[in-house]
Amino acid sequence: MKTVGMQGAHGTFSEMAVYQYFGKDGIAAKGYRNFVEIMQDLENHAIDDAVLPVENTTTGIIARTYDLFKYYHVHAVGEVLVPIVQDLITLPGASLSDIKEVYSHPEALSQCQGFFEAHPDIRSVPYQDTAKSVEYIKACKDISKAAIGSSAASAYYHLPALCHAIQDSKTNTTRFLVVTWKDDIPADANKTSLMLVINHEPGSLYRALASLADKQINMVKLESRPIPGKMFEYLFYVDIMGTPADPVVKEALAQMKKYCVELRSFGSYRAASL
Ligand SMILES: O=C(O)C(=O)C[C@]1(C(=O)O)C=C[C@@H](O)C=C1
Repeated sequence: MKTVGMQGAHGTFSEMAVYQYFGKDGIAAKGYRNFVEIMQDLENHAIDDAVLPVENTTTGIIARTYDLFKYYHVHAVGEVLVPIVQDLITLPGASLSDIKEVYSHPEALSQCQGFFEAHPDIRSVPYQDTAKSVEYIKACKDISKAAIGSSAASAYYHLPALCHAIQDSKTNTTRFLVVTWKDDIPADANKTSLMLVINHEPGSLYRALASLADKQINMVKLESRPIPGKMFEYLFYVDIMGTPADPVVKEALAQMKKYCVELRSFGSYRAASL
């Protein structure tokens, strides 16, 4: 049996990501309340793998998870894209005019901003995860409380979805990385995630990225993040197609390193498609 860490309870989107990537056979999904505990358990080899949300097509980078790659020496070995459909789940018999508060995971709430703009009297309340939010409103037995979550959570808790697909974008999708403590590059890997801190000199970022362009390497993501404790200094997350197993990529990374204070790959994996 392989134990795979994920955020939250049964019925979350993270659980969907686990089963979408690994299938259900021989897999035990282990729910956690926070990502730091997942990373610690991975580093201690208490679990085999974990599946972490890193980016959403509506709201962008999920910095809480992405930034952990700075502190934990774990490796991304897979990627999975999960279409996210958010339902408004209520107690039986509730109508929209009864609802005063809607509970959900902060990411889920921000994927449904249009809903809250259209219903300014409804308050959004951040909660642990989408499935726990459904469990909570069921336990409250208060018709004015609703939750945002998956149809799987609505079915599991036997509560109706008053409104289906209330997320802002029809194509709302979350990208998850599959992470492990083993330092292996999967044989079919074709994408690499890098973290870089550049020298503070004119043109450093330009030259670092030119190292990729010069070798015709496709950069598919560039994200800048503040460095904690350093005022207005930034590190960059860069995703490229290719892996250091390819001599051309290896050469480009060696060139790139000349313009960096730090350059680290946090994993190579097979790029996912929907
Ligand atoms: O609360 C959940 O259902 C989760 O799996 C967490 C999470 C997230 O952290 O982004 C996962 C996917 C969706 O984007 C919304 C919430």
